Amino acid sequence: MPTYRFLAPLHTFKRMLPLLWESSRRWTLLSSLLMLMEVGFGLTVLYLLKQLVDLVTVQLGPEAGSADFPSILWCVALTGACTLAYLTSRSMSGLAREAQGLQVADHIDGEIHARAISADLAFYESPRYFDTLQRARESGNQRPAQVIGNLLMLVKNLLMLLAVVGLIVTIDWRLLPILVLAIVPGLLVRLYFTRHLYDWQRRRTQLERRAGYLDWLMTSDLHAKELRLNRLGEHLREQYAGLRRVIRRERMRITLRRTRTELAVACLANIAFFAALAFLAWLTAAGRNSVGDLVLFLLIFQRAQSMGQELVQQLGKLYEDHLYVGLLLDFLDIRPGITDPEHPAEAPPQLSEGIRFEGVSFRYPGTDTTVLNNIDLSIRPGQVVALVGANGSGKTSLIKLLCRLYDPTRGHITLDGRDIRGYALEAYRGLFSVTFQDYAHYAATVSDNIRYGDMSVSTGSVNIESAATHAGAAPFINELSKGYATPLTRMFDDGQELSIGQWQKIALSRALLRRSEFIILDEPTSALDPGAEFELFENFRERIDHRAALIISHRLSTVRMADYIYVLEKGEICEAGTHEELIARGGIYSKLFSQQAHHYREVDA
Ligand SMILES: Nc1ncnc2c1ncn2[C@@H]1O[C@H](COP(=O)(O)OP(=O)(O)OP(=O)(O)O)[C@@H](O)[C@H]1O
Repeated sequence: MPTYRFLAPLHTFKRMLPLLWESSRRWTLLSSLLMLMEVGFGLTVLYLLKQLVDLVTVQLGPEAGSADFPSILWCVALTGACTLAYLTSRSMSGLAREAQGLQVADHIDGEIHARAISADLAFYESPRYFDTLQRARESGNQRPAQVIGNLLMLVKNLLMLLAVVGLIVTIDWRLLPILVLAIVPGLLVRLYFTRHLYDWQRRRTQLERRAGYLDWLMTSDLHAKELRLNRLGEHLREQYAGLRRVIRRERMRITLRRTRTELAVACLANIAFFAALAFLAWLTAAGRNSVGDLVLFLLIFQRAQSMGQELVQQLGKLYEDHLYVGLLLDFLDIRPGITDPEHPAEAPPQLSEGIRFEGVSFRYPGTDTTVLNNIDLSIRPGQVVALVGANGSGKTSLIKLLCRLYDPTRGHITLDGRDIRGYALEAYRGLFSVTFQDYAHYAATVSDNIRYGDMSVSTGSVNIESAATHAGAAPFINELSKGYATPLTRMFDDGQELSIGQWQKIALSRALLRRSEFIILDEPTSALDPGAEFELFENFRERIDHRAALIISHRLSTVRMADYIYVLEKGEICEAGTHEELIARGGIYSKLFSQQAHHYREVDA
């Protein structure tokens, strides 16, 4: 729709102004005021210049006798003073713009982070999310602040240009089309290439992201071991260089075309200027114009031309601002789909029935594979439930649904008989302490790494040590150089690195810290030695204070102590019961259990 496209920049700026106002009210006002002063003084200087030329022209004319040197001197002094004021307000407004820009940039970063931390998990599975994030980042967090500056500069240049055009018309109106010829083609070229570059940048976002990923692979410590042992480094370097080559070539092609066109346009503008000069010189020589007019023309035509060029640049920048701020706004428009209901129910203070899955099915957004099918399952208060199943059978996906990181595609999950979508999201999620398989390693102190499980606990709280004791982490923490204050990273000074099993115990401590209703442990002992695993599950119920728990484990020796066991196969529950019931049944569970037990017996023998 052409009308809409034409109005689109206005729409973008309208949406952006409240953002600016919110983030730096004082600096926005001050920088706008200083800019207005800059415009005012700039125009006054132009006016005084015209007065000066008029006064000098009078001196050269037939009434030369009535010399008015004091007026000329006053005029020069006033022009000088206004120029000084103009320069001062220009520097001050630059300063205010810088301060405003920094403040707005931090505010925008804060907004980006706010959207990122509340976005649905589903966003992370869509390349569109990463593209939008990358574009928002590329668009520059200072850009919204620049818009006000660019708008005011545009107004300033427009007013000054109009004043200069007025002066030129007083010399000869026929100079006007020449001025237009010197300015307008430049404007069109600028707008065309701004759009062209923007379109190209949008197209190559994924390419840039791919290059960024390779860069991260080569420089991060996460895969440094494999990179060296598999001699992957050179291969990645080549891949990276290849991608950068493509990006560089495409970019250079555009720059080359742009330079060529801009040069042609600049030549045209110069030809226009010299043609105008020749025309005026001819008029002056023929006595149809005064020498003063020629001087004035020389003084202001090039100024008008450079103002025109600035105007063109400003328009180009504003257009660019509209395009790139649009990318930022795209990201800020992200709203989570999993949200609070309109009238959330209070979470029950004392659970009676617990959690129930009723005919729950699930597909990840954007995919057509059903990963969970018609699941019926319950976890009663105080009950320890185990989930067993082969890789990819849907165990972790079930936990994600339970914690409402996703909503089921079909069926219901209830808490004490009420659909979990009826509770306030944060209060509901607060019922669970979870350790995922890919638990986090925070580059922070031991104490903080545990405390991140419950931010209401203070750094020095005894609860942190007690959680570490229950998770079996206390002995090795006490041997660290600074105990609980040891930073767990080698990225910063004084840090120490842990073994994978020790990290897992820290993650377990984090889950045990919070007094939540349910504890969920996804493969909690995958990296623990058998002794540590045995210790953890020996008196597991006391360790978790007799709360309800859901445990996923491939080690059936761990699972047998659960009150109830569900066996998942290809997203469906194929068996359920106590350990004894499942063994007696002689199904998958019983087969898996005897396979594992057989290994142990072989070792024993
Ligand atoms: N984020 C995702 N987007 C799309 N599909 C996914 C996603 N995560 C998992 N899947 C798919 O869902 C299925 C179940 O995965 P899930 O992680 O729940 O299995 P699991 O039983 O926990 O496996 P494992 O024992 O290996 O941890 C798999 O086929 C997997 O490919």
